[in-house]
Amino acid sequence: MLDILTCVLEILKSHRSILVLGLVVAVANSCDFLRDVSLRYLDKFLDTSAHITLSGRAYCGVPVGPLNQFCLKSSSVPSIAIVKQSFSLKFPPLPSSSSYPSIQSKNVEVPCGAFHPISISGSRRRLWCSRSSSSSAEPKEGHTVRAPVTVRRKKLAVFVSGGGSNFRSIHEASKRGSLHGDVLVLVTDKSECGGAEYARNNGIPVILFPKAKGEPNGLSPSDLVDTLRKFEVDFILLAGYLKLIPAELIRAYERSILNIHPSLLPAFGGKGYYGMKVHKAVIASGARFSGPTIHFVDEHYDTGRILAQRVVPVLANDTAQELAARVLKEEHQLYVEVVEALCEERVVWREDGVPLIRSKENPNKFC
Ligand SMILES: Nc1nc2c(c(=O)[nH]1)N[C@@H](CN(C=O)c1ccc(C(=O)N[C@@H](CCC(=O)O)C(=O)O)cc1)CN2
Ligand SMILES: NCC(=O)N[C@@H]1O[C@H](COP(=O)([O-])[O-])[C@@H](O)[C@H]1O
Repeated sequence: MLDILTCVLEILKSHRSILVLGLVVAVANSCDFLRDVSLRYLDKFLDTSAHITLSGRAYCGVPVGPLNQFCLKSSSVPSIAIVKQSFSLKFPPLPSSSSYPSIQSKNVEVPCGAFHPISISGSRRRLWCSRSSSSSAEPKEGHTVRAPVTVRRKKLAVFVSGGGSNFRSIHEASKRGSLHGDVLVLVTDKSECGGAEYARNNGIPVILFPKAKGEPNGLSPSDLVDTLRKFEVDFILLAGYLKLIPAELIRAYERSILNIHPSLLPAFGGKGYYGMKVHKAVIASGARFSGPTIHFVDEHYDTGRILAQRVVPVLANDTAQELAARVLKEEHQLYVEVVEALCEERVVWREDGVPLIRSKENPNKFC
């Protein structure tokens, strides 16, 4: 039976008969196993806009950009609109300095000059539009459901104290369109650090927090919370930030602050463990493996719930600098992947409080 269906689908593919293929799929839908085979073909076959009515059990696609994913639902939705489109996104010009939130503070550097709208021309991508739970139009049997579900683009704040290479990786991913979010503001305790310089060169406002000792002016934690709220920040990303995040900010951004640490927590974390100090401690311990950890931030250094890790070898003759470079390379990839998942709302929380990242390819799997 499978062979018959397979060769029928191959023939249909060659004749590009989408409607007949849809009927075949509809027939195949009656049997779970055959349906899966036909859908695999359908997924490969589609290269034009097409509305295929899949009878029987519903498939709910989750809009995640180029890769399609299914989550099987027993809902009564009898069909799904499969739409391919090329698109070019034009973001409205970033607010000019005059339209930035009215922040009366010397501690917020607002770049001068006009901002060019960010334009990201999307390649041909297949968007799976599934019926949003709130859609009023109840689909009638056999009718195509057209209910685009869009995940809102997220607003990000990045905190740095140093060179900002992780910040740059995240910002570049946002500009090339792989990351469904924008870095709207940079926060630093060192206004002349490399990360702050990069922000200024890219038109990103820089906020000084906390102020340096002895400086007269500075933002209080509640001022910082107010400022981030005015920017409508959704998530805060610590990337080499070396100050303790105050409890006010933790409370205001519950389960919304991430940090990247250059060791496999809980090992080699906590007060005093930052930068090269971490890598020196790893080498001195004789550990054979290290790697970056990304975790949610709580009131203490490096004790928040772990979201993602990568492993790298520690070689017998490694210097701290060599190990740091190996770990940093993984950090750049890992942080971008994690923030992409965060912006696509693929982070879920297990009932015991452990955060997980739902796979982009298969929503039933976790990374
Ligand atoms: N509330 C939290 N704040 C911060 C966290 C966190 O997990 N919870 N992570 C740190 C980043 N970090 C490790 O990933 C870290 C940074 C700094 C230190 C540290 O010991 N700092 C020194 C001061 C260093 C300096 O000012 O140059 C210290 O506090 O004595 C440990 C871990 C960011 N904030
Ligand atoms: N405990 C915090 C800590 O040590 N963070 C580490 O600081 C470096 C910042 O590099 P970057 O400024 O080039 O992103 C990164 O390696 C990060 O893991």
